[in-house]
Amino acid sequence: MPTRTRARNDSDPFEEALRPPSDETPEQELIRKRKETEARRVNDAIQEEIDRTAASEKKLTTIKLLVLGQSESGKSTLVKNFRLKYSSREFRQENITWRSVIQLNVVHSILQILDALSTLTDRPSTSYSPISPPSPSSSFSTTDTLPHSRSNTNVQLTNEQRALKLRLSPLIQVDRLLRDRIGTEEDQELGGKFSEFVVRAGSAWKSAIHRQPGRQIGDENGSVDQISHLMSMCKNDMIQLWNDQVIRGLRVVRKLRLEERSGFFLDSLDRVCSVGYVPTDDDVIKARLRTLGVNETRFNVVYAPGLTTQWRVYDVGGIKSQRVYWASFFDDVDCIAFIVSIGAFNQYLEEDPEVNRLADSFDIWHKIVNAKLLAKVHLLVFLNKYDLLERKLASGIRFNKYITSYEGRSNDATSCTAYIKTKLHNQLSESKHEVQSFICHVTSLTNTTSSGHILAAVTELLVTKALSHTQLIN
Ligand SMILES: Nc1nc2c(ncn2[C@@H]2O[C@H](COP(=O)(O)OP(=O)(O)OP(=O)(O)O)[C@@H](O)[C@H]2O)c(=O)[nH]1
Ligand SMILES: [Mg+2]
Repeated sequence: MPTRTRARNDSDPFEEALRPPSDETPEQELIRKRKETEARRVNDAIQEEIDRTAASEKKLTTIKLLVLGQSESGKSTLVKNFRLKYSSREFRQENITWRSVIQLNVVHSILQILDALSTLTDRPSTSYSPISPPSPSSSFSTTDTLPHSRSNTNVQLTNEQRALKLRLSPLIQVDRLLRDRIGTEEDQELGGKFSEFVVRAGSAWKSAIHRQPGRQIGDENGSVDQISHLMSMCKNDMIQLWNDQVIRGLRVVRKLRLEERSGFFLDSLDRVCSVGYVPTDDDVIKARLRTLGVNETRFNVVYAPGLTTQWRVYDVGGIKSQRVYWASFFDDVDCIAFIVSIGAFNQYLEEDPEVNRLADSFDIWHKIVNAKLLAKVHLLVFLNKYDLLERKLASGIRFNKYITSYEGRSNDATSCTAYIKTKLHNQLSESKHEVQSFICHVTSLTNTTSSGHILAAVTELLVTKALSHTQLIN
């Protein structure tokens, strides 16, 4: 019949499929309606999430931060602190890959001490020769020149020290294995037997470590990584070497500065050289790996629900020859973080031993504030390594011996820091360019707790400025 035919043709197949069966009971109808309500609720929630994401993506502002400063000032340490705070899951996933770097930091320090031992008169003796150990309050040298009483000719190795040296010789092999595993390069510029190892930016050393887990040594209790095995075998001897008072005296004389960089781990040898060692967050923050090239790190900072900023942080190499690459970033960044190692006031550049490190920082700062391209950036200064400044001044090192313009002012960390800050501020005021803003913080970036608070304040401020600029907030 025509009517029935039309009805069948006009009907929507979807509607037909969804139409309740004609013999539906009241209970089935109730269940069906409940399911429909639940499906609608889920659907609405999904739609809401899609709308929220779309809205937040619209509000995703990118903040580009360039980190500058001389080598060893703490640039990479700042970036690691950022990652720990804002990208902690990814940061922690990588902790295990830093183990090889930390092991290399340890081995590098120990080999430096052994090398210093080799310079001693190599005559057998059963007792320690007179060499004064460092003052118990400090491991820093307060002298610039070698005092005669500490010269090498006055020192003899004991038989025990000789045996120690021999027992630690497998570390030479460990050093080679670790360098292969990480893929380090020789430092072309600094050269030298114990120059720091470097890894070029973009070399993907972390994934390379995952790809080649290293040789495993097996026994009935399972297998262990060969490097960890060798390090744990040498552990007690390394501890003995590090705690030897005579050798400590020698370290001071040779100004190995171990406590200030790769030597961080020498007070934790028992833990760090154990077979199952997994680096903690603090260990990763302290691990030293010189930067060569430019590393880009990205993370998001959620400012408020639906208001996210994407950060792109550029970490550059700070050694003099690397500084030529800095300028290419200048016109494209919103903010520059300049790191000054105030704890290095009594040190000289490794690549230019005539140049005092703090004077070098003032020089870099002068160039930054006078660069025309920087007129529109926010300037952020971190007066870093405050912990070292405090320790050095407390040990009797005089600030005005290195920074003569400081004259007769008080030799305490607060006054010295205030002086440095004023100097930087004056340099900025003398510049003919105006910057967007200038913020200065005193930091000890190896202390993750205090750094975390500072970074929170800094990001909040910069995000507010960036977003008010884009008119997303007032
Ligand atoms: N004691 C102390 N050590 C610090 C501090 N900040 C960084 N360091 C250590 O100083 C060393 C150098 O830090 P890096 O962050 O690698 O220095 P960098 O500026 O990136 O150096 P380059 O890559 O050579 O340009 C590392 O061993 C850090 O752990 C600090 O506030 N106090
Ligand atoms: Mg670096």
